[in-house]
Amino acid sequence: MAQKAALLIGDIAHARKEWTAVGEIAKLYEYPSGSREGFISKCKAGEYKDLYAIYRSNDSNKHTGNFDQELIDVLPSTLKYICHNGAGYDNIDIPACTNKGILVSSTPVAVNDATADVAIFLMLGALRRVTVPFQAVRNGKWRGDFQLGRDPKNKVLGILGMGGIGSEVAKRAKAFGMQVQYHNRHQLPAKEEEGAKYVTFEELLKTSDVLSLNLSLNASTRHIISKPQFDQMKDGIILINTARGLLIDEAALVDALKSGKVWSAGLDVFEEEPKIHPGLLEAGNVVLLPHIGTGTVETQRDMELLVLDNLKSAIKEQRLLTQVPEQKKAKANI
Ligand SMILES: O=CC(=O)O
Repeated sequence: MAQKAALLIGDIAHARKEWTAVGEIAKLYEYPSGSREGFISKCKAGEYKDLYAIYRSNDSNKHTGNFDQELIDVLPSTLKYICHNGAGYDNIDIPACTNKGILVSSTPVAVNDATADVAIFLMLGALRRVTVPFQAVRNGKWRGDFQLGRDPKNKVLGILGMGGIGSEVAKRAKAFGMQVQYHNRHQLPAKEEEGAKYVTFEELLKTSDVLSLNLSLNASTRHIISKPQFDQMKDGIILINTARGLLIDEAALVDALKSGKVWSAGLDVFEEEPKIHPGLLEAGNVVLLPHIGTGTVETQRDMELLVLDNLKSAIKEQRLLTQVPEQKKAKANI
C-alpha cells in the first residue's frame, strides 16, 4: 500500500521536532505561507494527490482563507482528515467536509485554562475600568480621569456557554466571591456544573451583573447578543467576550456602552478581526485585547501536540481523538 501523506499548512512553532517525527509514518508536505490562489492552484495541479491528512490552524487561515465549499471541492479525493489547531473552527465548513467524507478534529480542553485566565483578566479590567488610568499613567498624566471601579465579590456572573472554558471561568470566579449562573441549550449533570445555577437565556440576561460569552460561533449563535438582548439586560451590566466577535452585534454594543446600559466591556475578539469598530477604540470603558486568549507558550505547545496526536491517530488507526461534535455520527469515507 502506498505511503500516506500529511500536509502542514502554516507553521508549527513549539512542536517542530514532533511534526518531523510524523515523517516516520507518513510522507510530509508543507505549505508554510502563501495565498489562497497559490494553495488552490497547487491542489488543482495535483501536487498533493496522495494527501491523507492536513494540519491547519486558525493562524494558517491567513494563507488559505476559510476552508469553505470552494476550497474543500479542490482538496484531493484521497484526503480523509483535517486536524485543526484551534478550539473554534468556524472557518471550516463542517457539513461540506462531512459530505466529502473528510473528518475534522479541533483542540478543546488544551485551550481551557489560558482562555479562562484571559476572561478573568478582562473581567477584572472591566470592573476597574482600567483603560483610562492605564493609558494616563503611560502618558505622564498619573491617574488621568480615573473613576472608582467595582468589586467582583457578591456580583452575579452569568456564563453563556458552560463548556470547558466556561467551567474554568466559573471555578476562577468563585474564588473572587461571585455567584455564578449559566445557560446552555441543556442543563449539565450536577457534577459538571461547578456549583453554578442553571437558568434560561432570558433569566441570564435579566439577572447577571457580569456576562461572559464562552460559546462557539455557528449559524444559530451569530449575533446572539444584539439590541433585543441588550434591552433585557440589567442597567450597568459588564460584558466579557473571549469566544468569537460575531457573537455580538458590535454596533449595538457601542450604542449600549454610550447609553450606559453596558457599564464596561472586556473584549479579546471582534466581528471583523483585525478591524475593530471605532466606537470601541474610542471608548474609555472598554478593555481591548487582540485575540490572545490562548497565547501562552504552554498552551500553544499543548494545542500543537494535540493536533499532532490527532494526526498520528488518523494515520495509524483511522480515528480522531477530538473530533468535532457535529461529525460524531459521520464516518470517514476510507
Ligand atoms: O480562538 C482561539 C481558538 O479557537 O482556539
